[in-house]
Amino acid sequence: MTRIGAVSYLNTKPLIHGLRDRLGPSDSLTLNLPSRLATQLQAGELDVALIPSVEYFQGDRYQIVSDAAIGCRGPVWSVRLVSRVPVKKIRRLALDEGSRTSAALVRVLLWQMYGVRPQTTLLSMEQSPESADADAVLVIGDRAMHPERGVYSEIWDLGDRWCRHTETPFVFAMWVARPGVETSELQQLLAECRDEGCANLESIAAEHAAAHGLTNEDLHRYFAENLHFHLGPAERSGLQLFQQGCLELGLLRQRSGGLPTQRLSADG
Ligand SMILES: C=C(O[C@@H]1C=C(C(=O)O)C=C[C@H]1O)C(=O)O
Repeated sequence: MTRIGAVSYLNTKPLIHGLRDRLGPSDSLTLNLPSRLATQLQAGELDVALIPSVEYFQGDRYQIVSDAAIGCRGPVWSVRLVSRVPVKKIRRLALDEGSRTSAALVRVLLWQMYGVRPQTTLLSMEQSPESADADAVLVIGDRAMHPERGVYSEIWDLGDRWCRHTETPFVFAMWVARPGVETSELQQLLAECRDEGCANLESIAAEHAAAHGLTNEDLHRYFAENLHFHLGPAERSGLQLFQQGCLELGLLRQRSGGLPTQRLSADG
């Protein structure tokens, strides 16, 4: 029996294409916000989950299960910082409740680019970005894919900013198992679902676009041009830089084992 958790946003549809049908009768697949998946994996309520990459850095003996991942090599579209003031002047920052990785990424970028270290608050799923009591708001996922309703001084696409700042790709989420979970079959299964998903992006886009107020073409472009679903050597370099940035800012919980960077380069 394997309990699998995947992100409930559109970005995950190509990764879980046909997955439910290929699981055994006692396996399960549930969908949730990335932040909640991380909590569930840590609590042992899931065995394998598509968790925010920053959570992998801090997990105790977590293993990366697959080279299928959610990343980008330029603008990602669905991860945005909307700021009412020039970004250098942000003092209060509201962070999307669904996020862990982008919540750290925005702080790393603000620090490294401008020496800015704002106070943070949470933006709940029920709250709209324009109603937040903050200078700037981080929004991710499906709700970040529509034109903003507020009036903003600057809007950042965080994928674009990271890739230009570091000249490395960015990885938002990875398939990770908790210790002791047998993952050899899953490794192949998750890669096969990703490959089939990537071979069927047009039909996946057509299936989901209208319900999310998007055109088929726009959603197809998001899958094909904004998102990158492979974790390769360049992505691992990006992850290491991101991890360093998080460590420098003290954003990671203490781990008991060796440096996570060693694990990153040793895995797969
Ligand atoms: C590109 C995205 O990647 C996501 C961002 C995550 C995060 O910020 O923690 C986690 C999983 C991904 O769903 C997005 O949600 O728009």
